[in-house]
Amino acid sequence: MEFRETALSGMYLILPRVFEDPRGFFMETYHQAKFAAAGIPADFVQDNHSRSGRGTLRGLHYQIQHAQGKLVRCVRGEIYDVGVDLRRDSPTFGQSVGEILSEENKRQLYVPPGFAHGFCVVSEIAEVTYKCTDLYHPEYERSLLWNDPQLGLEWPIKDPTLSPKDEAGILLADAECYESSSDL
Ligand SMILES: Cc1cn([C@H]2C[C@H](O)[C@@H](COP(=O)(O)OP(=O)(O)O[C@H]3O[C@@H](C)C(=O)[C@@H](O)[C@H]3O)O2)c(=O)[nH]c1=O
Repeated sequence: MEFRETALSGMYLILPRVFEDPRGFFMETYHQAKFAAAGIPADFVQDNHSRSGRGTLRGLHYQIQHAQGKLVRCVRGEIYDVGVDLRRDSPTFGQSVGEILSEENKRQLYVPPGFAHGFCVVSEIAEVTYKCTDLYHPEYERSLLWNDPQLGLEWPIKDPTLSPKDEAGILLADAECYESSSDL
């Protein structure tokens, strides 16, 4: 397992060690001690799984209380996965990092608490699983507008299929963010 910290502190791209043999393959996807040694002391309490069709965009989601860190993996197909830093005291506030995660490359992204998260589907179908460090609290959930010009995100698709909640996403300029990283 190789951990590469991205340009946003606390957000990591994780490359697996894949053991192939005549049966198929084996890989570790989460190992508490290895994650902790890499600086990700994440305690996961909820696992999610979604399936989406080509052109779907989910996000950019975050919870203003009960902020969630997410360990994201695409187990079928291919997605472009994005984290946006919403920590006001961070030197990279408002900046984002995106990575291709796919069934084939088996990469994972760890998006820490204090970030908004979203992805779009670039294959016919994509199934995404992710572990979360806090539970779902819909009353605290917010959606940041996926195409807010201030974010300058370069999504690899046009005219995405969105949920009504994400159609009505808010601009970063109007968004409730995280005032202090030490509260996360
Ligand atoms: C996120 C979530 C949704 N739900 C329900 C609520 C709703 O009826 C249905 C679909 O919810 P949503 O439209 O919010 O699903 P979705 O747009 O896939 O939301 C997810 O998007 C990605 C990008 C994330 O980062 C996740 O944290 C989560 O916000 O599932 C739960 O029961 N538990 C959950 O944890």
